Amino acid sequence: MRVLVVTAVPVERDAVTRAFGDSFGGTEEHLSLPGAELHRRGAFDVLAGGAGPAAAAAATAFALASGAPASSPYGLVVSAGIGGAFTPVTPLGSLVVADGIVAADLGAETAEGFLPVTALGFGRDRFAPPPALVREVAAATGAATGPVLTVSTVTGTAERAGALLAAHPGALAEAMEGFGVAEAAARAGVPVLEVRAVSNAVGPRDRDAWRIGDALAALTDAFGAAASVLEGWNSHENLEG
Ligand SMILES: O=C(O)c1cccc(C(=O)CC[C@H]2O[C@@H](n3cnc4c(=O)[nH]cnc43)[C@H](O)[C@@H]2O)c1
Repeated sequence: MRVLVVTAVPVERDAVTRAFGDSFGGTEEHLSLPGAELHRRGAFDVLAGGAGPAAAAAATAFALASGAPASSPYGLVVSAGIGGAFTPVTPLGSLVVADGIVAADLGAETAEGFLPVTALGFGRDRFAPPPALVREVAAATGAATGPVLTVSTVTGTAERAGALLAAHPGALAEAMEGFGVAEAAARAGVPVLEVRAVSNAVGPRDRDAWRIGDALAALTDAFGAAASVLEGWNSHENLEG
């Protein structure tokens, strides 16, 4: 089954494709799509769609519409990259697999707190990846599972981190693309997953404390460990998922 993996930036894309280097053999094909270059290794198509949910949704939609060969359509979309963690349970360099992909700041601010867009009577504010796939990928990679928030602004204060956790109790991590990727995948009828390698703690901004290299290495290891689960995933055989 063909898998589309969408990252934000090229170094994340390359961290993912590196996982498929030796075991997959052959060469990496590069295909030009509107707005992004798709890197193909075996059953995996990986692209850097840009930072933020809008760029991610646009890039994912173009790839879903025109990236796969007719004989081998996409059966799964994965939003992947580095992310910030809310809890010490997910330390720097560890992994999170989302059991919910949540649009954390899509809605309205009120005197009583945040109202999700669904409370305003339209849209949606979360997607649920197939539970069995979440379990299998977490087991293969040693990842923690929990909600991953999609934000348009990287959290930079303890106050904002607290407000996000109050609005989304149990959130493990935040990043900027998952919900956009999920929205495009849902419209194409393709299941979605989000995998994040922790590069920093969510809270007061301290860019020097980000461990991007460790997180990118963890991302490579994760895709190496999960490749067969992802490629072998069949949503029709996993009706629960
Ligand atoms: O400076 C670099 O070398 C570098 C290498 C890889 C990625 C970056 C980014 O800044 C990517 C931003 C990307 O990362 C996600 N991210 C990571 N931590 C957080 C966070 O605490 N809150 C929100 N997003 C985070 C996010 O998905 C961005 O697209 C730099």
